[in-house]
Order: sequence, then C-alpha cells, then structure tokens
Amino acid sequence: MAVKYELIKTCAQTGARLGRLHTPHGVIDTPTFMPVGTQASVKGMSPEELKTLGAQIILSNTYHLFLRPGHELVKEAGGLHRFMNWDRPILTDSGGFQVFSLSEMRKITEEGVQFRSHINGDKLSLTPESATQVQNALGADIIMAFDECPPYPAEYEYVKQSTERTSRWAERCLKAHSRSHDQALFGIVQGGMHADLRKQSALDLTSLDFPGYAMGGLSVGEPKHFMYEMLEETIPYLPGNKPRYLMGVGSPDALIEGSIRGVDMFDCVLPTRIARNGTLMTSQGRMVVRNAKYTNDFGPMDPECSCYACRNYSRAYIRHLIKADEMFGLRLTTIHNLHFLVNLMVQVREAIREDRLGTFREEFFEKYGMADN
Ligand SMILES: CNc1nc2c(CC[C@H]3O[C@H](OC)[C@H](OC)[C@@H](OC)[C@@H]3OC)c3nc(N)[nH]c(=O)c3cc2[nH]1
Repeated sequence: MAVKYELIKTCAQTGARLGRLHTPHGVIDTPTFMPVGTQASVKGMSPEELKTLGAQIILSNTYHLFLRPGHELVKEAGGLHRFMNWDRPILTDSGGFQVFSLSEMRKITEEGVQFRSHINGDKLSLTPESATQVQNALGADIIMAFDECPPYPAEYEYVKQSTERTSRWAERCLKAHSRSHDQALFGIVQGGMHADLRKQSALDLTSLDFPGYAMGGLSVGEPKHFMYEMLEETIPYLPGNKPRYLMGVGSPDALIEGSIRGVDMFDCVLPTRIARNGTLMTSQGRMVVRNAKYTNDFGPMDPECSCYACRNYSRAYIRHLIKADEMFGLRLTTIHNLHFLVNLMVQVREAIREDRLGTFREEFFEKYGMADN
C-alpha cells in the first residue's frame, strides 16, 4: 500500500485522534501541519532548515508546476523529490482550486477546465485525466483528485451540480491514476455549506475506496463556525482507518478546532505568507515585528520559542532587517512561523496522547487570544 494510516489512539476528551501516516518517503505523525512549497520551494527555506524545524511533509502545486517549469522537465529531473532535494513525503494539490483562484478566463465543462495561464496568457486546459497524469509525473507521495472548489457563497443548485460533477471527475481520476508509481490518490469531498450535499459527496467518494480523503470547499471565506459544522457533517461518513485532510486551513485556532473534530492533516500558506510582511505567530498572539515599538527591543520575538530565530536574534535586529529590505529578515520570520505551527501540532499530539486536548484548547486560547488569527 503506497500510503497507510495507522490509528494510534483517540483522545478521551475530544474526537481528536493520534496517528501515523506511512508513505514511501517516510512517516508523518498526525495531526500534522504541512508547510506549503507552491513552486517546489517553501519560500526562503532550505530542506535542512525545514527538517530542523520539524516539517515531516511539504506541499507543492500541480497548477504552478504544470505552467512552469512543466511536469515533463520535473520528471526528466527524476521527479519532485530529486528536483527539490527533499527526501521526505510530498503532497501535491490537483490544480482545480488554483485555476479558479489564479487564472483569468476559465470555462468548466464536464470534460474539465479551460483557462489562460496567469503567467503568459496561454490557453490551457486541465482534465481529471491530465491533472492525474501531471501529478504522476511529478511523483509526489500523495496526490489529489481533480475537483471544483465551488465559490462561497454559491446557489444550492450550483453547488449540487458542481459536487456531483466532482464525484464523476474523482472516478475518472482513479481510472487515469497510473499504478506504476507508488503514489496514493486522495478523494476530495465537496458540498459547500450544505450538510446533505456533504453527506452525498462523502458517500460517493468512499464508495470508490480512496486511501485518504480531503475536505475541500472550505476556508473559502465562510464564517469559521460553518466550516466546523461541515466537518461535523462530513467526518462521520469517512472511514476511521483512512486519513482526513482539511485543505487550506491554517490559523492556530482552526488547527486545534479541526484536530478536535478528527482532522489529521492541514495545509496552510498563512505562516509563510504573513511572515513575508513581518507578522509573527507567537505564544502571546500575533505580533507585527516591524512596528516602531520594537525598535529598541533586544529580546527574542517569542520568549517561549526555541526556534533558530528566537534563540539567536532580537526583535530590534529583525525589525531592522525588514525595514532595510534585507532577505535574511524574512527568512527568520518564516523560520519562526513555520516552527510555531509545527510545534503547535507537537503539543496537540501530546495533548491527545494524554487525553487533554479540550483542556489544551482552553489554555492555548487564553494565552493566544481567540482573535481571528
Ligand atoms: C485557503 N483555503 C483553501 N485552499 C483550498 C485548496 C487549495 C489548497 C492549496 O492552497 C494553495 O494554493 C492555492 C497552496 O499553494 C499556495 C497549495 O499548496 C501547494 C494548497 O494545495 C494543497 C483546495 N484545493 C482543492 N483541490 N480543492 C478544494 O476544495 C480546496 C479548498 C481550499 N480552501
């Protein structure tokens, strides 16, 4: 089996579960946060730095790599692991979401999606078959079915039609998925904010027996309580012996709330994206290190943090680097934010092991602040 989920235990206090995801490139402890390396690089980070901060799996993006440098080149280089010198697990998204969020002029038909490259305007298309073949060529350990992530808000009827088409596309992905690679194809549950459509989508996909299931169509601008409700409406219809992946979710509170509801995998651009404008996630909540009040502050960004940046550099120094537009400044804020979330999941797993994730949630929110961050 390319990818095998091992359930270790369920938290007695919540619906959270401790697990291990075995893949051809190594084991992932779950619940896990997966740093995003959209164009085959986690911006500013070397593989060694990612390993030092504890990343066990990273993501890359089919849409971006399909456009540039092209999946054939990556295949010629020996696949993504060799190309980016990352010997641990990789997951790639199927490109559907990116077509909607990045490209102009796109047209959806039963066949697939036609769109213009956001780089040079070329007319391109992705279908369930081609998106699967591109991912087979890239060689990630976990690849995603080609789906449509409906916009939010959207008419019930639109979400229904889109979700039913995504289920038909999922079956086409399974058929196109080449077994020659040791890769696991995950299905993506859709259904918008409608419990009946979520249930139907989950039943359709689990009837196809994927090795893992993502919940898509969330974290698209809906109020967070809608997202949590949809998790509660979907997860009961997913098999307990397969991993569950909540796509695009990444604030500390959402990682904890999602874990409590039984999610095993999260991906989020948040920590790396906000790091690039000098915003940090710290044990005391969010902090904008470029603020003038840190000009003479020679303490660490986060006194409770053991990351390379917090052990060796001051707020004043990092603020100076960012103001001076020095690359090293953003590398330090990225190292810190990634370490913060990886370490948060270490604490979440510890709390599940000790049956106290509910208590941990209260303590964390008390210190971090329940702000939408
Ligand atoms: C933010 N809320 C968010 N992100 C959703 C992503 C994309 C995740 C994707 O989000 C960035 O792409 C844009 C990341 O690159 C910047 C990708 O990392 C490689 C990541 O791929 C897993 C979804 N992907 C699919 N295939 N289907 C979805 O329904 C879906 C829903 C999302 N909600």
